[in-house]
Amino acid sequence: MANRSRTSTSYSTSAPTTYPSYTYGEYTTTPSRPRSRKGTGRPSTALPRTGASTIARIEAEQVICAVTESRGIAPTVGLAFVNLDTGEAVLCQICDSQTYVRTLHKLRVHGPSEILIVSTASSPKSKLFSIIEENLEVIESKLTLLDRRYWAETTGYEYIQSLAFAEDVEAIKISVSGNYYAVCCIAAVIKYIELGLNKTFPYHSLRMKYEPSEGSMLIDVSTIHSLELVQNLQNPKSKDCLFGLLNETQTPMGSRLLRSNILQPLTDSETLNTRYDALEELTTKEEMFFATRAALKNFIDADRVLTALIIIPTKPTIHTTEQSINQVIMLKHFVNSVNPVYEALTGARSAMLHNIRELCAPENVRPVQDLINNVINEDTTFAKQPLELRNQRTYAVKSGVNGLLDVARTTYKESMEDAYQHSTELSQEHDLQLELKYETARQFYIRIPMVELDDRPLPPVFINVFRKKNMIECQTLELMKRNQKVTISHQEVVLMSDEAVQGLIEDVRGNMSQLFKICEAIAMLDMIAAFAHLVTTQDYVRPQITDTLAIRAGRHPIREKIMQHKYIPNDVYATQQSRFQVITGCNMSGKSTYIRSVALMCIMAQIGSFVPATFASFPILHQLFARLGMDDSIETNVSTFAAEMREIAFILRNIDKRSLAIVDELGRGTSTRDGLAIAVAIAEALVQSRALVWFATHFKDIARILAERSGVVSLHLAVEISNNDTMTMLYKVAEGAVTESHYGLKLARVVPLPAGLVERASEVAQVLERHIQRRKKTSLAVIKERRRKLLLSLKEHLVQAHSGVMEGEVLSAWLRELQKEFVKRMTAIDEEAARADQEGDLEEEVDAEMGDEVLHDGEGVQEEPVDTDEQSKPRPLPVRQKSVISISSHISSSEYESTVRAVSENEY
Ligand SMILES: Nc1ncnc2c1ncn2[C@@H]1O[C@H](COP(=O)(O)OP(=O)(O)OP(=O)(O)O)[C@@H](O)[C@H]1O
Repeated sequence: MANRSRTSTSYSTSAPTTYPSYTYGEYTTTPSRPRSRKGTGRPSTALPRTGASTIARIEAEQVICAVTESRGIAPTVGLAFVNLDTGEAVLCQICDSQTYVRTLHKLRVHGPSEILIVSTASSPKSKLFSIIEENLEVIESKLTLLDRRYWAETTGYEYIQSLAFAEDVEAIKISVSGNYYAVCCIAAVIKYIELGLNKTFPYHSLRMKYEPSEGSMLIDVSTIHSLELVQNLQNPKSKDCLFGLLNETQTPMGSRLLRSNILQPLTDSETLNTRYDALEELTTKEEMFFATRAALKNFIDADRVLTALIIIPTKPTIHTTEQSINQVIMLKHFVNSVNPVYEALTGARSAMLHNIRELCAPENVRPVQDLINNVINEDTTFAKQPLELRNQRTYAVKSGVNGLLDVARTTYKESMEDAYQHSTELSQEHDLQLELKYETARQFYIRIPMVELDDRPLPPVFINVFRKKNMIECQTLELMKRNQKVTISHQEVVLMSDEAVQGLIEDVRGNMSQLFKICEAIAMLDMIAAFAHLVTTQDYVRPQITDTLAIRAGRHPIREKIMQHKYIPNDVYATQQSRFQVITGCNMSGKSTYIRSVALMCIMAQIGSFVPATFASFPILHQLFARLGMDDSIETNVSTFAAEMREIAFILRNIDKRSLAIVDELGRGTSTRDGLAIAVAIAEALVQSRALVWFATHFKDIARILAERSGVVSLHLAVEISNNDTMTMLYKVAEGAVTESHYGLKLARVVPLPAGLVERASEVAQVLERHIQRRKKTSLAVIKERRRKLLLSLKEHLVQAHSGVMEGEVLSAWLRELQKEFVKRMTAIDEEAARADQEGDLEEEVDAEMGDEVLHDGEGVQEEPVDTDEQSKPRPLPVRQKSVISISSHISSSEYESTVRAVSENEY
């Protein structure tokens, strides 16, 4: 038998530790420190003490932190820190592993002087509680329990609304949307500060920010959604998303790890290179790869099993007792599955595979195996079928542990035989081929194929009858009685096994840290092996981590898999000198696919996967933003423009030179001219941010307007237009902006629109173009008319002066005034002319492409009144010449000269 020296949980101290537990009005200020864990002899999850002071901790700063976690298997941890000395509040939410590495790292970075944790986490101790407790000395903090009612999401949002700097409120709300645990934490911290420390904050006084977990790339919720990282937008059940593509994992732990990596790619190049090395080794050593995949196939959800083993039920029931035996059987299955992994990785050279092999070494598993073998029968195995699992449960604990156990087992065996006997008798009595089946809810029941009855009615002994396809399922009263007997005898066995099982679980808890480490190693191996599977089936390449983003023949990982036709690969190249890439091109030419592929490949590279290209090099990115078309979201279409602007505001607030952004069709949710203006302004801000940006747009002017800016390059997706005006998409990126015009109409021809519709659209486009030309001329004609009038007025004044009574100084002063006034008014007209000329050029281009808006505005049918003579004989105007120089072209030179001469002669 195993040593039965019991500790309450693997993370508890031998003497109970007391922490202040606070509810309204009960605050004290002297919480006691937990006892040191030295000498417990158990593996520790404590942080190394080297450099024990926290990274950012400044002596005497009072930083209050609240921490809470999800109840799931892969813990999601929410944290909020409020620095009472600097007025800074930081919220974060982390997808962590069972060892809570990221949470501990975050705690170290912010160095809270006090950590608040929900009081229910202390009894029974949650794993997070125990780990924090274990690391308190390193973090140099004290632990305080806080009643659950203070962790309220609505209160959190109210605090953000009222306490964050007014201009930050919206951005924070976007950042924390979906981060429930972080919001609850800020509620708890501030409530505690208010009620426990008797301090309140004035409105909008806190520097609040949302901080992604260090060491990982920030991908906000909207980017996760629009890039289809974990879910397909059209069909949430489809596997056509990045997670669906990469999820070739074979264990639930591997799959979970992959998901959390996709949501938080790494930013540490060293770790990434370690993963690449491991992946390369697995892809080049075929035997090792297949052996590893075969070994991983056997694993059950060890995260779940281990987590269940550390939770002590407060009210044990027969069900929880049964579950405990199941968990022990599953634990046995888990530890026995580890050795094949160790064997499969024999000869591993890369650091990661080597370390995983070391962790899976027999000496690490044997202590637990020994404990299990002391209590559990050697031939007990995990079974998925409920009847088989019940049998395994019944015979799990070794004979001799409890004398009565064997008696109870004999009763169980006999009642099982009774049930089978009953079924045999029924079969003979009614001349029917019966099948005795079992399921947890109904227990034993009978299944009879319909053909057996051969139009006979079912004998009345069969009750609870229902038909399932071509089978009849039923029971008999006798069978139900025998079921009852089996259940009672099984429960007796379970209860008698319980003491031995609980003893075993307590002993195993002492090895939990090691078991979790092995579990994490298996998850990592599974994820890498899944990547290796993709590398062997698809044509992927190992990326390099450099300062340059360069991809040769890159592909969209999901599109290339699901497309009917061949995917055309493209190159990508971006440095600081070409950081902002304007991508133009016809509709359906592949702009979105191209920019999306860049973002997806970056994520793949930063989770340690190879990428779909023939060569790839990536800089480490710390933030990734995607502002993509919202066409698929009914909800956001309610106000596309507002949603678009909110997203862009968030991006502009956070983007920096370590970020990558892809922006698609910005400014389409408002009028063409405003959309263009906004798109240009946003593009300029993005250029300034120094981030790597791909900006796909139909506004060709953006490329023209930004052409001279340093760091901007213009690319387009090429198309081929044949003689009969049909377009062929080449899906190839080429230099410069797109040159084709009216591509929308050309493309519309190949779409099955109602007859005559495209022809009508072409006519409208021609009318619009003529109108634009005319409008340009029209506005210039109006200006010309105003010039003419001004000159005529000048002439009139000069003639009056010539024949008038003014002379000498008076006339001279009057003439100077007249000249000043004339120059002023003519300059104003000239400037207006220049403006009209420029706008005409811009409108011509924009309107030619976005003709629909002109139609909607109704401008296409209105014309300004113009002098018909002028209209019939338009003359080119020297609009860019300045002021009086243009006089000569409006009145005849002889007329002007004679007038001026007359005045001058009189004057001089
Ligand atoms: N590189 C490629 N190779 C092969 N087919 C491609 C490629 N890129 C895109 N396609 C195909 O072209 C279709 C349209 O691509 P995409 O949506 O990227 O075009 P777009 O230029 O963004 O269109 P729009 O401007 O109308 O939004 C895709 O659904 C895909 O089938």
